[in-house]
Amino acid sequence: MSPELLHFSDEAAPARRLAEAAGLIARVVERHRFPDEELKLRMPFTAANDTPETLVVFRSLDRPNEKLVELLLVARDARSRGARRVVLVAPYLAYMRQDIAFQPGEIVSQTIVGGFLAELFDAVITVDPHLHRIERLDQAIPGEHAIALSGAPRLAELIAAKRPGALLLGPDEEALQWVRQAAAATGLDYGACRKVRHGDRDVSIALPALDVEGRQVVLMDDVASSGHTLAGAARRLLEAGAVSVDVAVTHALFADDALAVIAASGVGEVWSTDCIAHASNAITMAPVLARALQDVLKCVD
Ligand SMILES: O=P(O)(O)OC[C@H]1O[C@H](OP(=O)(O)OP(=O)(O)O)[C@H](O)[C@@H]1O
Repeated sequence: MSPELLHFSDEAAPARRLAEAAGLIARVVERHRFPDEELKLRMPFTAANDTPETLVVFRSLDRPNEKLVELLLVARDARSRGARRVVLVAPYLAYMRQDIAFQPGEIVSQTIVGGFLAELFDAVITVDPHLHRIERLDQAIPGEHAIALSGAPRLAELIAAKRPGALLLGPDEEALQWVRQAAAATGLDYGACRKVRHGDRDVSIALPALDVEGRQVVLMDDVASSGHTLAGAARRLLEAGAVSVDVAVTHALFADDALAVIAASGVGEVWSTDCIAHASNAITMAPVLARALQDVLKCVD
């Protein structure tokens, strides 16, 4: 039986785009949440021997606490039905930021959640995981098939079409890796701001030594969460004479009032990939994910 892709209805659009690009049948896992917040899941397999040997599970891990339980239930159930290979495509991967104990007693969730996913899945494919002090995803998710892709080339295509001639800026030095990739693909000028984080919603941004006056600027980052990083950078840029500031991010988390915070700073357009299903999605990662998935399906056994 050919591999199939399982997804949940709230992510039907990006999951189906991936299934189509990878040539897989997409099937929905039905989900009911009880008043006490327990979950009941129903697989699309009902008869004996109707479960493919290889299953791909699509679940992006924004709102991770509930979704990690879903993954536990789906992966274990798939194996009990006879699936031999279960692959996770999680375009956004959660719990990667706590990679050391910053204070004595803090739990290093990256290692624990990474180990949990490695036990459940034969391969994990994700996009721009937020790795700080480690370089490779397999240091967080042990195993041969922990694959980290980047959203930057797709965002570069989008930016080149929407703002040819723009200046690409990272709102902090960590974002230099993405603007550099995008600049290499498009030939656009690039640079990065410096950021000091004082709290979850409190950052200071300093502009690089570049002339931004009269420039259209596109801020690129891996993730927008509270929106304060992008808003802080946009305010500085507009004060310094940029004619417009737009935003392109891989992961559209946009917690709480983040979009309003960003808009209030003077940002024009907000574009994101469909790693996290969101109204700002402007470009799909499906072709990139599909290529990686096809390669993985040839290797996992
Ligand atoms: O929308 P926000 O709530 O501002 O969060 C988004 C920012 O957070 C992350 O970096 P972080 O500040 O963790 O930087 P670090 O990786 O250097 O700690 C990410 O790379 C963004 O720049």
